[in-house]
Amino acid sequence: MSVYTASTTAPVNIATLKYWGKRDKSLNLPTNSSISVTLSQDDLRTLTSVATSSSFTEDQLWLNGTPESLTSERTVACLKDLRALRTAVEARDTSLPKFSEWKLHIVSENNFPTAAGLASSAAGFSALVKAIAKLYELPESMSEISKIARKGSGSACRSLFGGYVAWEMGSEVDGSDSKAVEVAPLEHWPSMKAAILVVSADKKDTPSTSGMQTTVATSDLFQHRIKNVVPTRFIEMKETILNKDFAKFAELTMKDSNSFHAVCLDSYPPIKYLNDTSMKVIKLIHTLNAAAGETIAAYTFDAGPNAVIYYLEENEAVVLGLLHELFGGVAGWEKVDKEQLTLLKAFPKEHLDYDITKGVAKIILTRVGPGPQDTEQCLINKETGLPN
Ligand SMILES: Nc1ncnc2c1ncn2[C@@H]1O[C@H](COP(=O)(O)OP(=O)(O)OP(=O)(O)O)[C@@H](O)[C@H]1O
Ligand SMILES: C[C@@](O)(CCOP(=O)(O)OP(=O)(O)O)CC(=O)O
Repeated sequence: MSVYTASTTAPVNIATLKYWGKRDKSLNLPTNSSISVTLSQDDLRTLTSVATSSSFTEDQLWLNGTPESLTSERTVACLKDLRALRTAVEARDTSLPKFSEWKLHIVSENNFPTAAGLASSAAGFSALVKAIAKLYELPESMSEISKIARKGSGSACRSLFGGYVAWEMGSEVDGSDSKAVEVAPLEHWPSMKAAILVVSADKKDTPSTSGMQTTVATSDLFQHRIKNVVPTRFIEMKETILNKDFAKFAELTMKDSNSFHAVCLDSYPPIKYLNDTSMKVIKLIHTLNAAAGETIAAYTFDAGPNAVIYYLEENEAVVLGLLHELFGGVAGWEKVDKEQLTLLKAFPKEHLDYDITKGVAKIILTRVGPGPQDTEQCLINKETGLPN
């Protein structure tokens, strides 16, 4: 039997202007445009291999070594769109094998915890869609492909690009203009770094999908956010990226994280993702910026208590100096030259709240990174079509 395979890696992205709210649930169409930074795959990545063969009897997915259902509405929608595009390719060249009619085997591995508030669904769906697009030799642009990933998980559309990415909400009812676009490539502003404080927490109680539904249906503040706040912020944040204006970028990022969590709390019943440790991290970063006399670090939080702190490489010594003082005991510092770290002299020692230390389980130190990458590494046995 002939087994055809393709593999790709894909990154995580962390929004600096948050997607929160859908205007169409089944198509994953958002109520506002959003912006994100794609993170390096050296630290967080999904590797996905796909295979097709006329002898396969059903679509199958193995995630981190375990068979998973492929029957969710979202995955079904992605596979349907990809097969439709492949059908068009086959119609143009009738000599091609009829992959569009054959079943798929998908094998995927995340090199970081799945479903733990680290955006695995974004990396996972972008990898899945990109790998199949590669297998099917689809000619569509990355923005076109991003519309399919969007149906898997909204934020996944942004993981199809590296660097700085916007998801334009679009206005069409069929979602044909709701897609990811590059704001600036990684090379434009390569000095952006990110420290992820993985906050010890139980599994989050409100998944993003249902959380946003509650917010859209019940929060008055949300209407203000999508009508009066985000549209201007979207334009301003793109400008700060193009101008490499970190202070302004950081301010907008922090304000948007706060705005997102405010509309969550304004939902009825309220949704609370931040915990005491998250709030202490917020205070810490504001104290650091005040002590530095300029904004050198920005916090942002998704639908959970983990903090992502963006900063520029040139300020690494003092940003990580502070984080190391408080969280030096947790895993994740292996790559760092501790000799280079320093606590800012102006940082008020009475604000060093060592109580915060126990709330953090580990730190992930990473940076802005590229989009999905082709790889020769294949998780599927080319003879059997099954996971290696
Ligand atoms: N590599 C992958 N391939 C296919 N699907 C994946 C992959 N990784 C994750 N997923 C899907 O995403 C789901 C996890 O999404 P979920 O939103 O619960 O967590 P998360 O994205 O890690 O966290 P958060 O959305 O809070 O940042 C998994 O149950 C699985 O369905
Ligand atoms: C807070 C967020 O991380 C929400 C992400 O939501 P998802 O993309 O996970 O939601 P679905 O479209 O329902 O799958 C903000 C963001 O990434 O922009």
